[in-house]
Amino acid sequence: MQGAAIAATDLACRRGDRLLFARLSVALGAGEALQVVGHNGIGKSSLLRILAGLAPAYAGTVTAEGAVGLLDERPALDPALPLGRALAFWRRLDGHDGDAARRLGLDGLLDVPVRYLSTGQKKRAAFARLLGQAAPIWLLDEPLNGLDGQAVALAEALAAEHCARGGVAVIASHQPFRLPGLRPLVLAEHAA
Ligand SMILES: Nc1ncnc2c1ncn2[C@@H]1O[C@H](COP(=O)(O)OP(=O)(O)OP(=O)(O)O)[C@@H](O)[C@H]1O
Repeated sequence: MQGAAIAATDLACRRGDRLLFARLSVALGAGEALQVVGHNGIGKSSLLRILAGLAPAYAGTVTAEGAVGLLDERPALDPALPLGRALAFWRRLDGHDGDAARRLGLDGLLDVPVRYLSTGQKKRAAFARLLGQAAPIWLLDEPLNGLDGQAVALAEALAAEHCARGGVAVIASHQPFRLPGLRPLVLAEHAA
């Protein structure tokens, strides 16, 4: 994952008729991680979607070296399919084998349709998909929501392993996220 990086320069975000934040510049290189913090509605998810290239910036630029993997409340797993087949769909496209489902403790749930999974199980499944994607840049939107204590520790360990391999992580979370070297980005300091 050498060379993974993401940078935003002079970014501004407008939603509807409201300017949420402006003059936001940040740069992350290989192995670095950022926790975006701020109150409900300040624009954390919006920032991650702009970084992912899924929403336009009102001003400024984003440059990324390496593919982006976004984990949010909407895992791209077909709700009608059993979890094993939903993950296999992506495994074929991503071209990675690996044991992501086992790592996430999902082995006993592979026959269960995605729509029947609990909140925490869906989040674990989203992490399994993220691991399979092997993207150097992780954008994690509330990654700990719905996870029990053991799964929180696992999510933190996965992020630490990702950064230790030279990956980059941007984490939007209201909860503390234990990750060595994690820097804060206080969105209120960029409020427009
Ligand atoms: N497509 C949209 N059109 C108009 N307004 C939007 C759109 N998407 C989000 N917003 C508004 O933008 C603001 C920021 O939303 P966002 O989801 O980025 O906040 P957040 O900081 O992630 O909040 P939370 O902590 O509750 O998850 C909110 O007021 C929201 O209603």
